[in-house]
Amino acid sequence: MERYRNYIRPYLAAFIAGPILMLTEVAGEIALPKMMSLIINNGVANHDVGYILRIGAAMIGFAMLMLLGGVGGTFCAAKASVSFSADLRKDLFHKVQQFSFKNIDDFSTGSLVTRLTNDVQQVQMVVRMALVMMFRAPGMFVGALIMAFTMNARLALVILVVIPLLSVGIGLVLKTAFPRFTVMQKAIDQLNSGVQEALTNVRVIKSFVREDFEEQKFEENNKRLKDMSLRAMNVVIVTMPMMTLAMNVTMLAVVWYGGNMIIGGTMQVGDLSAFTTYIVQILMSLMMLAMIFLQASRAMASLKRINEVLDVDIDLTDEEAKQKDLTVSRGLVEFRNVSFGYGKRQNEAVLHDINFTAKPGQTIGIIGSTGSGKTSLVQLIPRLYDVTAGQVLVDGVDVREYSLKHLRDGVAMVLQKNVLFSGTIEDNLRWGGEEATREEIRAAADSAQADGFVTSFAKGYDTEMGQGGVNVSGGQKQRLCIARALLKQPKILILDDSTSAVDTATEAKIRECFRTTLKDTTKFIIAQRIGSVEEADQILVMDEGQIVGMGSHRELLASCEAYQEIYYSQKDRSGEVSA
Ligand SMILES: Nc1ncnc2c1ncn2[C@@H]1O[C@H](COP(=O)(O)OP(=O)(O)OP(=O)(O)O)[C@@H](O)[C@H]1O
Repeated sequence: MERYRNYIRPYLAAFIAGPILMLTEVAGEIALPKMMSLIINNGVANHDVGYILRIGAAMIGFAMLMLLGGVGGTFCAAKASVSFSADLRKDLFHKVQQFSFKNIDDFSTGSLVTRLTNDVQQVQMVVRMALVMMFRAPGMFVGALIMAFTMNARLALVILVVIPLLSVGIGLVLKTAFPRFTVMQKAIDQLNSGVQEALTNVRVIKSFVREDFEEQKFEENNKRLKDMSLRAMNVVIVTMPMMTLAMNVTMLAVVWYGGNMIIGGTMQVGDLSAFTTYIVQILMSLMMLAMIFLQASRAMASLKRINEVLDVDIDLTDEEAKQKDLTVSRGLVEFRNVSFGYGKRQNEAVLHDINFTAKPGQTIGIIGSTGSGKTSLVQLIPRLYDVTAGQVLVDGVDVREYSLKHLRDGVAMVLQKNVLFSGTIEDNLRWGGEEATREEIRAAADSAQADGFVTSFAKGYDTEMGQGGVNVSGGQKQRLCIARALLKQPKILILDDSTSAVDTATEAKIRECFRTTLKDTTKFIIAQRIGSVEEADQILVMDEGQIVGMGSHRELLASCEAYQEIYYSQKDRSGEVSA
């Protein structure tokens, strides 16, 4: 709860003023029935118009006070709750941005979206309800109870029978509601994850004609959410009629006994009318409390899910880094006895005892069967993941000693799954260098063989990209992503299978440009085609998480069985590789 104080503190005035202003409504609600009874008992019974007008004017005064207090209180409650949730959402988003790749692996995107939107919304609602009702409901309860007992203690005893019964009922409702709301939020998660995946990959779905399958999957998730919502709502549904029944039975009892008292001359008509209003108020206040608790039980389920995100231990930080001011200056990369495993599968290492050195300016080709650990290996250089054992050193310093910013500023990585963002091509390229001039942007695009096709677009570098870069081809997207990485002017450049969609002639031109313009940059090129790496200074051949061959193309061809296998299988197919 400590952390939530920070969300209250900036809006403390609204948090305090809201409930206090609502007390004016309580004052009015308690005073008005009494005044009404005075009008009936004294004004009407004695035909005293002056008295009726005086009390009536006071009643109007109270009503105006209630209006002002109600509007002010509700406004403060809305302002406080909306601001509270906006700040909470901001911190949640900030936390997610700090997540390491491993942390991200632990949550589905859909679940994070639900937590940032729907769960925060639930908390916002309970905060608003609480501010409006936290003083009002108990105030009305106590005030009306006192008034009822002072007016007629014997008759008020009826309510003492009803309150414990209702309290037990409300308790049971809440006990049942909490687990059901938790399950319901999980069902929302599932639905959101499914929708998010289906929408992001709509093109693949269409090309495989899997719309029916996706619709069925959606239908299942949707039905589950419907069922779980109904299961949770059933609890809410019984609450209101249960309370209304209790109220009606109580009223009947009060009118029955009260009526007898009037007939017996021990009670005035006006008092019975006020009394029934107080009884309604007592039960209404209990209903309000029940509603707050019900919403609170839903919000607690959401709060738990929000806390799961806020409490995540960011497992990859640079807090312990001893050389935070150090920047990558040469691009020397060394792997010393490196082993690595993903998240929960730490003991199932996907990399075993990796040792090699890449000298500044060298080109290192990495080749191997799919799943052999190529991506896992290069991800350790910019610390997207941390090694399980051993050390990765850049310029002779363990990567964990650098600040993440300086390390990643020095390393540019073009991921296997290339992503562009909505905005112009220039906006996208500027990710690599915010201050870059148009000339520098064009030079980087030129090296990546992208300038040609970009300038052929009517709007050139000002062409708007669709979300994810949908309006360029796969190969064009890859080239733009390479250009974006080049603009960083990195000391280490990693291309993870990032020319797979580029034709071999263009790819050769890109490699040629690298040779001339990136002489001092250490380049790691993961590729499926031997042709993409054969000119590399050093080629690492990976198999089942191990380096099974290391050397130049000629050396490997002479000595490495795994390399020979890849070489001859590709040669047989295309004849494009050369010895
Ligand atoms: N985020 C992840 N969480 C858990 N396991 C993973 C993750 N990413 C990869 N793996 C596993 O690690 C192993 C190595 O995967 P990696 O992506 O490094 O292989 P790769 O050689 O790059 O494959 P490809 O050529 O298909 O891209 C595989 O067994 C894969 O299942």
